[in-house]
Amino acid sequence: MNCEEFSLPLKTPLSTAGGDIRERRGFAVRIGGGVGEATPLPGWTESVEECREALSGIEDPDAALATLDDRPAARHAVSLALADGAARERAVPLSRHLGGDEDLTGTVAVNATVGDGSPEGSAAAAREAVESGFRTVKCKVGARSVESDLKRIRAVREAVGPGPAIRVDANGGWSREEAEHALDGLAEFDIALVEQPLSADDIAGHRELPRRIPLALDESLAGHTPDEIEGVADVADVFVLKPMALGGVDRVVEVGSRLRAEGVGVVVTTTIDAVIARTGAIHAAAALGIERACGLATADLLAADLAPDPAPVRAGTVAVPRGPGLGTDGPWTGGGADA
Ligand SMILES: O=C(O)CCC(=O)c1ccccc1C(=O)O
Ligand SMILES: [Mg+2]
Repeated sequence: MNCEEFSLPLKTPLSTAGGDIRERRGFAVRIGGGVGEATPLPGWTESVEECREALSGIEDPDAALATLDDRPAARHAVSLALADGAARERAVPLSRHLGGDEDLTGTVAVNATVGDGSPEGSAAAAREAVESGFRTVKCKVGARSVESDLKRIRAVREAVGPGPAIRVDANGGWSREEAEHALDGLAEFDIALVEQPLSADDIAGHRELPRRIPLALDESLAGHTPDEIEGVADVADVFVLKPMALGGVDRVVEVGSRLRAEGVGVVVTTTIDAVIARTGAIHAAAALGIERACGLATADLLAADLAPDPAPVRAGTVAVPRGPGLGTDGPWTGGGADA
């Protein structure tokens, strides 16, 4: 197993109710012919230091999968590298290796991600996204007062017109009272989804919220196993599945197919990952055959990346790479530095 540390700055920090994300540090991992990535995000996964330690202690990658439940980013890297290697060996795209139906896995719809900001700035970012073809725009909320978020979202709806879907993501920033006030006020803007209104551990509060606007859980799922997630399947309309926070694309496909079989909605999103993990998330979304827009349009938030993007966003859609495995090319393929 080969492990290389990286640090990638964002073009501009992504402001959320959970704080600003300024850079993404992580590890590109190679196991045999496959590549994986661990890009820990404090609050969602283990720390970078814990991740480094977990990765450096791995002797048998296959066996490690069963021991890394509390190190989801490290488990993500190992499971992705193993799955990529196996898919390359079978000469099938990772989406198909993960169980996807080849006929279903052509493209994945994605949403634009708009950070917290002024009403004018948010409206301009949303309009620009819609002009470039996005049909769904997700706006961060909960970093300022409910009243000022309502002003922002009004400005966003006015800027994009009635057609595009608008989601809001509070990243757990609201109290129960604030959430009820916000949900009341948002009703007039035809909001498609409200993501994680309350703190991660407040499952009871989420269960009691009015569901006038469909509800999604995100932070509440981080670090939890498929069984644990299935245990709260009644709490929300949509589950946000982040491969990095759930321990890998295998876990996401497992829990995602179980939830979908129960009639629960799912989306797959990144934690603003580098190209390896982002492409893995695209394959996971494709394997699940998700039609809802997924939060995978995050490459443009990064000022640099590890390798060329095999699945760039075009008009709110990504084409799933059709080559073997992830379909990424980088220093790890074809005679790179340590190949
Ligand atoms: O879902 C998206 O649009 C992009 C991903 C995103 O918003 C995000 C990125 C990093 C950490 C947390 C989150 C989140 O969904 O809360
Ligand atoms: Mg979220």
